[in-house]
Amino acid sequence: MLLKVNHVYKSYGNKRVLFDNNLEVDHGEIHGLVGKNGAGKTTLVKIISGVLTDYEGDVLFNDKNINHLSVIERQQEGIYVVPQHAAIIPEFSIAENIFLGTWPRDRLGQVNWKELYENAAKALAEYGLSYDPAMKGKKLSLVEQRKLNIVRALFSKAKLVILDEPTTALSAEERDSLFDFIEELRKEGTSFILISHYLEEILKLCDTITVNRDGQCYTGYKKGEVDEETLSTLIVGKNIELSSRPEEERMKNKEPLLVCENISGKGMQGISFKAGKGEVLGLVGFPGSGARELARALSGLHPVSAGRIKLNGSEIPTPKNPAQAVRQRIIYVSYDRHKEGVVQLLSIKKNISLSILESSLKRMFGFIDERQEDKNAREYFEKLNILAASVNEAVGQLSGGNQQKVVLSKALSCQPEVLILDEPTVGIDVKSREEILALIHELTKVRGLSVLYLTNDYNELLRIADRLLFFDRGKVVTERANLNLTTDEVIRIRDEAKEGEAS
Ligand SMILES: Nc1ncnc2c1ncn2[C@@H]1O[C@H](COP(=O)(O)OP(=O)(O)OP(=O)(O)O)[C@@H](O)[C@H]1O
Repeated sequence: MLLKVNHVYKSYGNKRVLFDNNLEVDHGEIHGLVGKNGAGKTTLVKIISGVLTDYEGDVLFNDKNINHLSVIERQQEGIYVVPQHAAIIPEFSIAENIFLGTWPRDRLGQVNWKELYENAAKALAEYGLSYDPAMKGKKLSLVEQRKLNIVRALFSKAKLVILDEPTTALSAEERDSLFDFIEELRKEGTSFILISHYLEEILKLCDTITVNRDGQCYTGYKKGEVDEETLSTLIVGKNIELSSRPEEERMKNKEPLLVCENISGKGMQGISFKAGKGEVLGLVGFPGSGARELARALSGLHPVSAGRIKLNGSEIPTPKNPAQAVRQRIIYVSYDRHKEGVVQLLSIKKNISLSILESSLKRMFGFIDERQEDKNAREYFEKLNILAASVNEAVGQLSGGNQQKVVLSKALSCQPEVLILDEPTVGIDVKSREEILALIHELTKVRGLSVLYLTNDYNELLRIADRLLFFDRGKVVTERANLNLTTDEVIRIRDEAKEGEAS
């Protein structure tokens, strides 16, 4: 065995987070680590990588006890974590990024650029990547950046690479390309631990799976031994039913709530569409197709040069910033919660009330209605099942998925009429995802809000959307009612629309 975790326990203060965790990873193995939000996956990874050292139990690597080693020393042994938001320095070249911190130097201490670029070219060729070493990091797509981070790990002599939700925000094609890359590296003997909430990819790629539930590890499930349903049950601890929006709801005739006419701007060319009251509209397209640009433009995050927006029959000004969009009750939930979602140091309550401090919570002389603030936060805390001791806990102390639930709570507490969800279930476990889809269904049915839904997970999209708009080159190229559609058909329509546009 390459890695052995033996009887590991961990507490944060009085809160016991991991109980008697055991896990083994073999040489050349891809090991899946799955579990509900807050189950303890990240904590276990932090223990393996040495970020946390105050734990009980033992971590052995290549039969050597490494409890006393720091992060850097464990990296030198060959343990390397590629976090979800893996750092690429955008203004640095690919070569500079690969050898970050270890650029070759001459006798005078000057960087030896020739050697740096030659080494980078060799490294890229060795791992079958055809990037130009001199190209700036910012030119790489998300999947290319993730591959580059793995190459960087391997060049630091990694034997075990831990990937934390590596496929977040990638398209199906990009996921496959990343998996092929991982498979190739595994054949050469590298081991991987893969954390993901996408059970389909875990089942496809991993040789062994460990389920972390309520801080305990249930380990050793071999490829082919479990299917998606069993795995969901193991994660949640009970059966979980995947629901879909009822057909009669999808087919209902809905009066228009949001009408956009000829919206143009950077990456958008005359986009027109209507979204009905209580309708969930799926936006489908490759990056740069105009779908995300439109979502952000309606939220005041992307410039609009022309076009008209009507809400409830009246024309409204195109929002120039998110605050104006919030006042118009158009609320956007970003796919990037770190940059545009939560303030880590603030409590759950303060995060939820951030966007309504100036409106529904404001009282005379600028005071904040604290009772209302508390009540509002508790309502969403309970509705979205946020796992924390109370609404006063700092968001930075929550697991990733629970932070995402805070982002959604913040959006919902603005009482949106139009809710724009951009990859809203990023990092969210199988059970919570069901709860969120059910909540969206309820909000549209009861409150009648319009939802624009962007995701690369077409399976999820087909379970919630009433209608799909397909985007390419800044335009809506076609639309389909969600009647008997499959994910393969969505991909086919998307690709045909793209080819049709190109010709
Ligand atoms: N710094 C911290 N202080 C206090 N509690 C923490 C801290 N970090 C994590 N926790 C708690 O430990 C528990 C496990 O969190 P962890 O981040 O390991 O979960 P996870 O399985 O990675 O979840 P997710 O899928 O949502 O990322 C959670 O209850 C979380 O709130």
